Amino acid sequence: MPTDVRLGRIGACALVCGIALHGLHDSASAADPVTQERLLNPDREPGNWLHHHRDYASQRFTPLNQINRDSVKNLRVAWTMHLGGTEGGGIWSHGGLEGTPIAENGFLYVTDGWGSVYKIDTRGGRGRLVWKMDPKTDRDWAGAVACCGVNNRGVALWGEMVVSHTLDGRLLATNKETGEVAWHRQVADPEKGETITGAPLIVKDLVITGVAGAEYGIRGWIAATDMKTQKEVWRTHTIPAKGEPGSETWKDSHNAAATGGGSTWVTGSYEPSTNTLYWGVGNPGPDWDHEYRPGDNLYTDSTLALDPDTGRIKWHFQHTPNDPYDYDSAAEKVLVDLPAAGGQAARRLALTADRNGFAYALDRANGGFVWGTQFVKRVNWTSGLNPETGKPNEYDPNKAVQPYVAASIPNRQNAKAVICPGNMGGKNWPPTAYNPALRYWYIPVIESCNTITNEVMKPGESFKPREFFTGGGPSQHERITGSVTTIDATTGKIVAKLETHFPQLGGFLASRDLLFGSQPDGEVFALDAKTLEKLWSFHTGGGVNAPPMTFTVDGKQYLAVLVGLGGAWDKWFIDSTPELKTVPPSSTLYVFAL
Ligand SMILES: O=C(O)c1cc(C(=O)O)c2c(n1)C(=O)C(=O)c1cc(C(=O)O)[nH]c1-2
Ligand SMILES: [Ca+2]
Repeated sequence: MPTDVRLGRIGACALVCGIALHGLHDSASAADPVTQERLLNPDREPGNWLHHHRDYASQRFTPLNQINRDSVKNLRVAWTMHLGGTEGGGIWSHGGLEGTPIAENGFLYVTDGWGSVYKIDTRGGRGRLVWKMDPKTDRDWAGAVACCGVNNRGVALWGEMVVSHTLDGRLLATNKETGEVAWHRQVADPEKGETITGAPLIVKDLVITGVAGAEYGIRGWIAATDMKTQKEVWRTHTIPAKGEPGSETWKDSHNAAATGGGSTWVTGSYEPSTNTLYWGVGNPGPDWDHEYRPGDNLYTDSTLALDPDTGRIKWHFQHTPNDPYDYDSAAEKVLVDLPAAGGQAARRLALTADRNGFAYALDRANGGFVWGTQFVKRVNWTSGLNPETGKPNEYDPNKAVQPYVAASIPNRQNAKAVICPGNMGGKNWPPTAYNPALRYWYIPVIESCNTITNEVMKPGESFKPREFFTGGGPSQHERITGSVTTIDATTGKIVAKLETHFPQLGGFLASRDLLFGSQPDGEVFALDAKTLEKLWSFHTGGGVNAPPMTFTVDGKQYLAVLVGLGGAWDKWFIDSTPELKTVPPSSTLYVFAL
């Protein structure tokens, strides 16, 4: 780290840090650098929220319990703050908010869709902006190659830096005290259709970055940058190069792998005991013309386990081989340890709720299939998962083009097909949450079917840099709704379901006896952790498209959620939820307290 940056921090600390110590009740002090030790032990400072998914296991569970089953009825707005980021750019008329705030010692760090970072002082029962870092994102350049909205899902903390991404492909390190950008690095290249929407993940001194762009014919990757040297340490492509293991699953003769997708746009998980990174991989490209890319198309639609020091892939599990539906497997991986019980050995699971409508438990040791459960009401593309392998029943490893249920496949013989789940999937990026005492895993569900029209992609002709390379497109022929679905991780069985009027586009936060979530019409709610009975609800007046989180300051627990409907819904799926057409674009942080 350059010395001038350190001096800047100390200078600012004279003004700010003395006061900061005042409001503390957590074990860390305001000026504490965020070390690997702290990132490994989030429960030592339960009033903070240091990781995108709160902990490395991505459980989004808080031990805080002032807001509980009895007190939640008294939850009300404590304060709000209007942020920016609603400008349009490229193919987008406005930005939205999908971020999870990070909380450290009374300060929140939040992003808007264009990657501006806001440091907010929350002491004293209200919010005050300390600084705003505007990265001056090239809105048209990036917004022209963002498939699914002006999205930025939040920051990470490392040392005395706030680490963030921008849609136009940069990684930035901003001085936490001053808001000055210490350095930045171009990691993704919008010239190739690459953007970044996911929050960074810090592992030791590395920051891990995932890429978006599978709808633009990118060749996906995950990259690690050393925060100390500012240099790239590794970049693992999710589509193997010719001759590498997995390259044999691209069986065409026109190099479909070069434009084969495999984005990595949702933040993954980390397991310290085995030094393993778990990360999801998005759809193959072109999305809806799978005859263009015969073969299983590894590692698209897969869960990967990687060595965070080298980027080496330890194992993979592919959910939808030769996918004709756009069923990205980008979603977060929830790491859950189950003790031996009922004749069953102890299990180390990675849970993931896939867009294809099935929730999976994988064995973290080797990627083995443990259980799979259909969590949406309607699945029409397969008759189910093979209980031994976890592959769709129709999957035939000897076939280059997969024969899933014929009527569901948009292809060259069947240009229009109805698919269930629709291409947004049974669950998209909004995160699940897990209650470790109940062993309940909560999935924010989209209950949908939609219509896909195939367009034949021609080798050497159809692919054009920075243009959609999707092999067709979706339309909405019916209403889309949602549900909150609870799965018992020990059995894989659904134990509760609350149907919601709208699809679940925000994601969840679990506490000991509550589950917090939202609806895109503006409602924020708290449910009973066991029964999903609605115990509290508030209408924010703007569309909610982001997960709630919680923190404490001055000994008091707060619930925070960003409000501002953005993402993919507006452009691609709004016809299925006509009421949402009149939800105004907004950009507000809501903070609730008892
Ligand atoms: O494959 C990709 O690169 C990619 C990226 C993103 C994104 O970065 O937001 C989305 C998708 N795919 C996608 O398929 C999708 O349905 C989607 C919804 C959203 C959203 O924020 O609402 N993003 C994305
Ligand atoms: Ca995608």
